[in-house]
Amino acid sequence: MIPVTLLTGYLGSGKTTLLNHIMQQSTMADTLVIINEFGEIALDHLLVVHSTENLMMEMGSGCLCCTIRSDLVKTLQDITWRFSRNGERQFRRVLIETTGLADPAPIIHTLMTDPQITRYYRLDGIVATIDMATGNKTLSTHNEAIKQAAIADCLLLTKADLAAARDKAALLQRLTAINPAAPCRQVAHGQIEAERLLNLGLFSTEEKIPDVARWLREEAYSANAAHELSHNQHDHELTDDPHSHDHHMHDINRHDDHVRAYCFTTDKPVSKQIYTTLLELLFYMGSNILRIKGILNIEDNDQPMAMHGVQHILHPLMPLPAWPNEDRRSKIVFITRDIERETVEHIFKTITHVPKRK
Ligand SMILES: Nc1nc2c(ncn2[C@@H]2O[C@H](COP(=O)(O)OP(=O)(O)OP(=O)(O)O)[C@@H](O)[C@H]2O)c(=O)[nH]1
Repeated sequence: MIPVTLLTGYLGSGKTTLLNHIMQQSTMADTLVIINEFGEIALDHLLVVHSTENLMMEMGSGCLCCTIRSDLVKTLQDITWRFSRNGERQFRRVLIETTGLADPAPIIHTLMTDPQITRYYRLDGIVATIDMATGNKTLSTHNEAIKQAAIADCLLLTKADLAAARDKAALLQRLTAINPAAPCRQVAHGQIEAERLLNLGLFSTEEKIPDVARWLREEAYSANAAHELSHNQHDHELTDDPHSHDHHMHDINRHDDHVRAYCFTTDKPVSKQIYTTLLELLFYMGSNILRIKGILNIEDNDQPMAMHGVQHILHPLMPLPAWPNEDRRSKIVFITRDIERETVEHIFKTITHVPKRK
């Protein structure tokens, strides 16, 4: 059975940073990484450096509530032959980074119960990253974040350097109430030994199986109810087959009427000035900006820069070792709540001065 580790955690909480660290370690050399992103253009797989380059796979997601299960089943089936050479599988372990917006329950339910998956894979453990700087607010406003924290076997507390002592204490208290059993570890800039995240083994101990499974089933029912409700609201067409890929148009921006994802690109190198401008804009848009991330071609700079904004916090630009491919365009993804595309496009034009819609 191939062990599967699920890495979850709200938008911008440090999953990719963590992945980047652990994937450099020899323990992870034979791990296949699957990255599931929400948005028009997935960027995370460009930002992770795997020691074995060919063991990365991007799993696009359409409407999260509807397609994630079938996408997962298909991906896990595909990789067994796609990543085989001379009849031999090239990986011994799988790590799935879920999109920060995902409710992990349906994913875990699928991993634990889908007969096509359970023949070959076993859930090894669930790791959740929690941003200490924004965690309290995120838990108060986003249900998915609570579910991510509640279901994890291990909680990784990131960005302690950006959080005030009082907020950290309050967050810890809250997390202990949500998930008293999970160990909480502070992780600075993703630095942790990969061993600590593997073989969590909770799902192999007899007495834990029924509890977790029962909880998951309950979740799955409520996920289904929400799913049906959202479909009715949107007048989507449904078939009876829950694994069908075609049961409705995969419009990513309809999974939640409030959340929108946009990606804009520009050919021309951008100036560093965009940072100051973005800071000002973030101040005005406040908590309705959930996430900004991008890969930037900065003027007079050979290295690409990764750009990260998480709610109201804009992180310093991060140089990447090299461009991942021939494409040298700057790309910025915005995930927003209750902000229309035109507004975001205007922001993009303002910060790049070279409007070019993808
Ligand atoms: N100051 C500080 N920044 C951190 C730390 N960990 C991660 N970051 C920064 O937080 C930003 C977002 O981190 P990511 O790893 O991209 O977060 P993510 O969870 O993968 O984001 P999504 O894919 O959007 O869900 C980046 O700028 C990281 O450099 C930390 O411990 N301290």
